[in-house]
Amino acid sequence: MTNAALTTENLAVTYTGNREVEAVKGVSLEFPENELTAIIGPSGCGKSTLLKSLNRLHEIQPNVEITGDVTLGGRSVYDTDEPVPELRKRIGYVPQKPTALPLSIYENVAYGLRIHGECESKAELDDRVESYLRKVNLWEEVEDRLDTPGAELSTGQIQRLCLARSLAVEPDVLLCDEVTSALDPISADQVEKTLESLKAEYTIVAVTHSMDQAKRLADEVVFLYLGELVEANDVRSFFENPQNERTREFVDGSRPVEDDDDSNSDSEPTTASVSPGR
Ligand SMILES: Nc1ncnc2c1ncn2[C@@H]1O[C@H](COP(=O)(O)OP(=O)(O)OP(=O)(O)O)[C@@H](O)[C@H]1O
Repeated sequence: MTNAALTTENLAVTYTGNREVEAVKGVSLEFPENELTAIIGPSGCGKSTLLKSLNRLHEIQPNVEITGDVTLGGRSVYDTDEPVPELRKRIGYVPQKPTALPLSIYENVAYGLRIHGECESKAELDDRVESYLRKVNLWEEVEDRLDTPGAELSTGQIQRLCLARSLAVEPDVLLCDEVTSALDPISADQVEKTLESLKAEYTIVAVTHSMDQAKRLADEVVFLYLGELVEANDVRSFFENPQNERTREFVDGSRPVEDDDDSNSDSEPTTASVSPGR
């Protein structure tokens, strides 16, 4: 049985701007350690909002209210004195759009290590940079041009560079927000392979629009609909034996859920108590 690295407890997120939107409604989940949990669901169902609330990234926007809690290793990430930048070191975030810092390939990875004072010598820094570039399967492609700007890499290589940059501050958890959706199929495949290998060391939570990708990569799958948790289960059970009618319809494509705005549907969502793999 796996341990739960990260949990949400009755987590609710509401945007309170001109139009009030309950983007995430009372979601309780466990994200098991060293596994990849995919969050899927139709556009606008709250996937990114849920992901960003896991390391308080939604707080960079105004007019957002949150209730409930998120815990990492049993400790609240909200009810804590820990500075948010420290929290975000432990729970890293990789965005959809690959963006290199305006620095060399080397410095893109060394950046986090330098600002957190992680390395005592240049030799140690070199070793760490190489090890993270190896972890994301990029080292052999860039070892002879570490001083060139990161922005000169291909989009797929930049996405792997972003992953290396996230790893450089030694997170426990990686949050991946549709990290392959801006990539061509070959680059997407390379990033998928990288995520596959990173699962051994990191707890990964990945939002994806691709059910095929969730099938290939995920250990656990979470399905959201209109901000509610409908179903969460291990990947095999989720796709082969969905428990909820709405999941079944989403998985087999028998009903275009994007077009369905009827929140009074007969299909009751399974709420807070469902956890992946339980
Ligand atoms: N900053 C914001 N202010 C107000 N409403 C927002 C904001 N960000 C998101 N929303 C709304 O919250 C709901 C959930 O959005 P979110 O981006 O989390 O969904 P999503 O499932 O990730 O969508 P997509 O798959 O299209 O990226 C949507 O109704 C969206 O319009």
